[in-house]
Amino acid sequence: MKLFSKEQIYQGDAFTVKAQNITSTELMERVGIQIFNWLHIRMQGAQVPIHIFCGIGNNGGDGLVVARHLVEHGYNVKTYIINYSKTRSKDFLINYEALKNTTKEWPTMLDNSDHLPEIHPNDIIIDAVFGIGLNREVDAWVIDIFNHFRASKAFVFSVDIPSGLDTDKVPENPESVVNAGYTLSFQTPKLVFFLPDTEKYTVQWEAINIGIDEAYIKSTETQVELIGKNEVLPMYQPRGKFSHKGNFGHALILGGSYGKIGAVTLASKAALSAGAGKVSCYVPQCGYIPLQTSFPEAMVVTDHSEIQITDVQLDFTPTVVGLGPGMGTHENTKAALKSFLATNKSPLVVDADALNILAGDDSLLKLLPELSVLTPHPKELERLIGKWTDDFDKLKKAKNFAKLYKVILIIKGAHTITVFNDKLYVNTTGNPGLATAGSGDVLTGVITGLIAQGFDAVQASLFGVYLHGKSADLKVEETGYQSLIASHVIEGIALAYLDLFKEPERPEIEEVEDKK
Ligand SMILES: NC(=O)C1=CN([C@@H]2O[C@H](COP(=O)(O)OP(=O)(O)OC[C@H]3O[C@@H](n4cnc5c(N)ncnc54)[C@H](O)[C@@H]3O)[C@@H](O)[C@H]2O)[C@@H](O)CC1
Ligand SMILES: [K+]
Repeated sequence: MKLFSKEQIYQGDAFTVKAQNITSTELMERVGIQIFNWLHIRMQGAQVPIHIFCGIGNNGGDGLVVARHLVEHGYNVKTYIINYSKTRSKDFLINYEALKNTTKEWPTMLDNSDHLPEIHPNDIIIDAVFGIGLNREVDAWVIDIFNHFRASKAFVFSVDIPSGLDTDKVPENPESVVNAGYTLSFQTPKLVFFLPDTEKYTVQWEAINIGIDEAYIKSTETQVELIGKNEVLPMYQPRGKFSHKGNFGHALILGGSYGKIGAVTLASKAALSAGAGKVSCYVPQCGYIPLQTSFPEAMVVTDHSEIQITDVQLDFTPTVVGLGPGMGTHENTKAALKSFLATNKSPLVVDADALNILAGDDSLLKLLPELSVLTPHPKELERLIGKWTDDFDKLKKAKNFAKLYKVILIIKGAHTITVFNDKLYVNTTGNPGLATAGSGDVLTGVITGLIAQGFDAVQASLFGVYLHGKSADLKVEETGYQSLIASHVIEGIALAYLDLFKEPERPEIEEVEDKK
């Protein structure tokens, strides 16, 4: 799914109005009805007090449409206008009049935070104060109102985006942003819902289809894309009846050191489970027996050192190399890695200690073949791109790094983000169970296994990150977060593949029609 920037949302809005021959007021009505329906289906007429706080722009206008429909359906509604500016939007004014014609209980004007309404913990707050039009700091008295929301402990439902949150900045003062329990985002979610610094402003979110014109959605290139099942399914490569192991490549996992052979075992098992035709491991001699015993499907080639990689000698050209699991950063290993990179011609997936060896060494980074995949966790990323001030700064630095070295950078986290060619691909699978030793080795293996069987590096990255997270999502139902271990994630790859072809369940819902 494409994630539009703020500018693109405004353009999409204008495009839709023109292409569908409707007015902006009709579009706002359509949006308001969608939000109302969402609430009505869940509330079924319950008389819980609903406090709707509206700003004076179009986000406030949406709030007024919702208020009108709730009033018309007999809900217990109180509407307030947070009067932070005299410049009201046209559609705000139209809907302000429409609400006044619907109820005798006119909206309460709030010009300061002196006498704020009482809100009880079991009430509901609808937050339609600021939307994506936020363009300056929030006034202190409006922050007081947001603090009043928090103090009330009432459930907060935000329209489009938690008010006070920018679409492209991390807020300096967390109190200037509403803490939403649920956000209904228009058409697509916002990037800020996925970043560690800003995801906390909404506990849950959902995107509602407000009917932005299909032609606009199709033709507009975005800088951010959300990767879910719909995006990875077309990448799936079916297998022909007459295919044989030679069709799916020969992956090599290069790594391991004394005490860290498990990392290679995990990565190589994952590569084979993801569908590589053959897997070999290149490890120090201490890895020979454990690998041959615990993973008979793999072939093992050893370094002449007992305990670390010191010299890489291969008598075949691997289709792809997964580089770094458990490798350590010993000087001898660094030297071996350097001479390996100088002559290597195979595509690379680089992780763990190989990243630590590369970090800060421009001459080594330049030896990476184009489209190498790098899979750092946050500490490794910092060693590669330097410290960042906030998530947006991190993404900018990551893009610059990926461009400079022509690589694919996979920033691992709750929402893993793949950075390539100035674009961000945000993954939607995975859970906190993945915060466990070895899960990164499994990811390296999965991506290596995908490249081995013919996926291009970008697709292997996106598909691999998705499969890895999905596997954890399916396995965690048996294990719980605490007990999920990397070996479970390998087992789950099979389930994640099968899940690609499961039909989603469709809930049956009754909705109020948009008569326009
Ligand atoms: N295509 C879409 O996505 C649609 C969007 N609509 C709504 O329109 C919203 C955007 O509306 P607007 O552009 O009118 O802006 P907002 O309603 O988000 O912002 C309010 C206005 O306040 C001013 N302002 C910004 N920051 C301020 C601050 N800190 N203190 C005081 N005033 C401030 C701005 O000049 C802006 O016009 C969206 O978030 C959404 O809710 C819908 O009505 C229609 C369809
Ligand atoms: K809002």
